This record gives sequence, C-alpha cells and structure tokens, in this order.
Amino acid sequence: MTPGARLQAAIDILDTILTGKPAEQALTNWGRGNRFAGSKDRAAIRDHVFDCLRCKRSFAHLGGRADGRGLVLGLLRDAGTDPAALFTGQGYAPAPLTEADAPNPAPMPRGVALDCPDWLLPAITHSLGPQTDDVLRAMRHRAPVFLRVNLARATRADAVALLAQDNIATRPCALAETALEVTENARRLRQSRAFTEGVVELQDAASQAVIAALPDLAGARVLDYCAGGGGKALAMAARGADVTAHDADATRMQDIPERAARAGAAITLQTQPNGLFDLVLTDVPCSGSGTWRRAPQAKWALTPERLTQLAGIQRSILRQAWDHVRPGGRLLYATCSLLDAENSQIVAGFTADTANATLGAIQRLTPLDGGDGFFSAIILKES
Ligand SMILES: C[S@@+](CC[C@H](N)C(=O)[O-])C[C@H]1O[C@@H](n2cnc3c(N)ncnc32)[C@H](O)[C@@H]1O
Repeated sequence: MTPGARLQAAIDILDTILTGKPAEQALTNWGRGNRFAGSKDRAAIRDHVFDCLRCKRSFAHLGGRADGRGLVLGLLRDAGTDPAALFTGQGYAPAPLTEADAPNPAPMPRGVALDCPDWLLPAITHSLGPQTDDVLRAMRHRAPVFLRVNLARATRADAVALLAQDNIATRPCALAETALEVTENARRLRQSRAFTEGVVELQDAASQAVIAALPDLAGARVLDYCAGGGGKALAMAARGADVTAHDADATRMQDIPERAARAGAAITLQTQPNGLFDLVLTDVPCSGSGTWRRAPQAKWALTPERLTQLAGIQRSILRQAWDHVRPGGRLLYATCSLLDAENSQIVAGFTADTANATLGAIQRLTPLDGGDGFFSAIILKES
C-alpha cells in the first residue's frame, strides 16, 4: 500500500471508531475485509489510528474537522508534514484538499492542546500539581513496550542476549531490575524463544516497579484478589511468593495456568477467596488514566458518573479483601490511575474508617517515569 492509501484506510477506520466501535474491533474488521494489506501496512495503519485517538482534540483543531479525515490531517500537520503531498486523490490516496480542510484558525485552548477532556482537567491538575502539563503532553505519545524478565529462569543480561538472537533489541529500564524496554522488533516477541520459554513476559515497567518495591516476598502467602490475567501474580511468584489468584470474573483468569506453566511458577486459583494471607493485593478496576497512551479511547469515554461508580467499587473491594489479611499482615492497594479520587482519597477514607488499619508506604508513578501511571499504597493490619 502507498503511504496515501494507508492514510485513507486510517480515515475509514477512524470514522467507524467515531460511531462508537472499539478501536481493536474496527481494526480487526478492516483487516478481514482487506486481506491484501500486509503486516507492515496493518502496523502502520494501526499506528496512525492510535496516534489520532490519543490526540483527538488537538488533531481535530489542526485538521479543522472532527471526523477521520480531519484527525489524519491534524496528524500530518502536527508532525510538520504538508498534507497536500499525500492527499492527492491518486490511486487509493485521500481526495485533494478543499477549503473545508483548513485548520481551525483560533488559538488552541489548554484542554485541546493537552488532549484532555475539559471536565477532567481540574481533577488531573489537583492530582498532579505542577507536573500536570508535562504528564498530559507525554500521554499524547506512544507508550514503550516493556518486558519483565523472569529472574527464576534467567538474568536480565541473559534475557537481552536471548532476545537478540531473534533480532529483538532491548535496553534495561531503571524502574525495576526485571524491566527491559523493547527498542526494535516488538512485534516478533510472541514467536521468540525468550517468550515461548518463559524467560520474559509482557508487563509494563510501572507494574513491575510496584511489585519490586515489596520487601520479603519469598515464602510469603499472597492473595492476588483482582488477579485478571495474572500479570502481577506471576511477578510475585517469580519473587518466591506462594500466590493464590482470585477474580470476581473467573474467566479473566483463564490464561493464568498456561502463563504460569511457561514461567515455571505454581499459582493456585480460587473462585471463592478463602483463608488469611500475609499480603493481599487489590489491583482494583479503575479509570485506567495512567494507561491512556495504550488505551486512548478510555480517555474520551470516562465520565464523572463512571468515576463515582468506580470509587464505590474500589471501596467495596478494599473492605472485602481486608478480611483476608492476617493480623500483622499487609494489603497493597493499587490502581493504574493518576487521579486522587481513585488513589489517595480511597486509602485515606479506608484507614480513617478502619480501626486496625494504618497507612504505610505510598508509590506514585507517572508516564514521566517511563512506564504507565500507577499508584500503590501499603495498608498495615495491627496484630
Ligand atoms: C486492573 S484489573 C487486574 C489486572 C491484573 N492484576 C494484572 O496485573 O494483570 C482488575 C480486575 O478486577 C476484577 N474485579 C472487578 N470487581 C471485582 C471484585 N469485586 N472482586 C474481585 N475482583 C474484581 C476484574 O474482573 C479485573 O480482572
């Protein structure tokens, strides 16, 4: 496909997404209907689509319109590329420019320039203070791909060498001693020896940092109360913890046995949590505001009502999970959110209302640290 044809494909897919379709579904449907497109074409189109979704407000301003065509015009103008050279109408390229394609001549308001919904800007500013604009600017760009080295299988240096045999280039990331950033050929990862033999797993560096900060995991009885696909359960098992995974939706845990087998780890699954544990992790459902580089549609879909609903879910999970912490044990509350309403306010409310709970160490990470935005807080249970 020519560069122009790839842009037209992105325009068509964006127009579908703007009707409310999930991005992944729209991309898959397009791929099925256009089987002539090679893997490089599909990757380039996907990048265009996600770049536009991340920067929807500012690109619509630069493109002079909020549809797929406007967003792609904004993408090009933002990168300093003259769209006229690509919007030629030749072959499958987008139709030539008209007056309707001129940029919006007004100055960009702050929320538009930062690609943040207006209603959210005060809450984010309250949470991030002087870092707000830099964090929001960082969220306008693609997130790096990170791997977690399974130290039970190999050292980080050995993992780098094994990945290099499959032409996957990586570099160490300072957020955790297990973390590698993929710098070339990330798309080959799932076929690589390092992945199939359980030497590396895909996991964001901030998630790794949260587990890396936990002392004394070796031999500890741990309950991962919201285990999902088991990313953090596996990271704790690799540190020598005796991990039990639970999730209200058991189907979310279906890949854990296969992932654990690949990693050489033993993880017990419980559909009904049972017993007392040294450590309970609640990696609760949240706005995902720390991951909006990778899931940009969620940024535009979040509403104040949903945020209130999430806070109710977070408080309720914390109360349920607390019953499984042994006296003298710890709970680790975690979200991939940047918002105080889901983070410090939830743990402060819980410790204020719970006689035997004391707030311990808190860790806050933003995309400026390299990985996703992440919040974690230890809550200690008196003996
Ligand atoms: C952020 S995800 C967990 C991601 C996972 N810890 C990981 O590292 O891959 C949150 C999970 O909480 C689960 N969940 C939602 N409500 C719950 C509840 N009341 N009790 C336990 N799990 C719940 C969801 O099904 C979802 O899998």
